[in-house]
Amino acid sequence: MTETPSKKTPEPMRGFIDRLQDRWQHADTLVCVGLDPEPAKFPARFAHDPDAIFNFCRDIIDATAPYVCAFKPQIAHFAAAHAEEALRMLIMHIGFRYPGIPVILDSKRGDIGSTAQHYASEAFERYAADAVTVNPYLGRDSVQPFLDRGDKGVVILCRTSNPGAGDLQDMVVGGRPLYQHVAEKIAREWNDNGNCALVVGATWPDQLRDVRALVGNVPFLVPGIGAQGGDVEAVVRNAKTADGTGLIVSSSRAILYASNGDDYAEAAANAARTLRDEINRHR
Ligand SMILES: O=c1ccn([C@@H]2O[C@H](COP(=O)(O)O)[C@@H](O)[C@H]2O)c(=O)[nH]1
Repeated sequence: MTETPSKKTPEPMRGFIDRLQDRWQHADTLVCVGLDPEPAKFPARFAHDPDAIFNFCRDIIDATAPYVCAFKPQIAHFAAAHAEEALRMLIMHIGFRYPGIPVILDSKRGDIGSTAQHYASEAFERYAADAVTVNPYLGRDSVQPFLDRGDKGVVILCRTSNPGAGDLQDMVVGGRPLYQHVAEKIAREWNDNGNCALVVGATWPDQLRDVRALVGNVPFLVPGIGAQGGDVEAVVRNAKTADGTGLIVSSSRAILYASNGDDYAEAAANAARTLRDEINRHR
């Protein structure tokens, strides 16, 4: 008997937010390890390694993968060192070895629509990232090429972690700070494809609480834990969703450079596991 070809409808592609939720649930972690390579901080064994950035980051990825819900390479750290190819290969490495772990390319892009299309293509085609950070200052048309990629995540700056965050983001417009307008606009008007997330810094627990109250379950990328001194308990208490998730809590230097000895990978794994456990105690 000849078999008739299967007419099964293909599985719908699982988008960034679905994959993130799977990882939160199945790996029980909200930790994101930031990949911010700084060769001057690498252990001595990398001093004469022409592929130091790739090799160091790959070791960190392999050591910390069990404890993370996402990896977040920061593009400037690679571009400044002419290491874009290392970045591309690292994202490929994560895709092959850890297909359940999404990659957020931290490039904070923002430009007029015709240029933004190329930034979207840079993130999603050149680097094959699952999500990208975007600056909303130019308005919706500048973010549209990213929003249109329903399978990919668009992680939009809302209330950043740095000391000067409030200079513009807290300016009062129509009786409320600008970052609250940004949060609401994204959650209510820009999130048609359900692929948006917001950057809200760990260093601002009150603002984390305010934004969570405005946007329901929209995921937050929360940098500022570790080297910037954010309080883990306050972050989780103020910003988790009702089911104890909703957060991508990112730490770079405190994990990457936990040791500059030969135990760097083990020390990074310990730091990531300790952060995971601390977060989970407060969920
Ligand atoms: O508001 C923001 C947005 C992005 N970042 C980025 O996150 C990491 C933080 O590094 P740490 O070593 O954990 O402090 C870095 O890549 C920043 O560019 C941020 O810090 N704050």
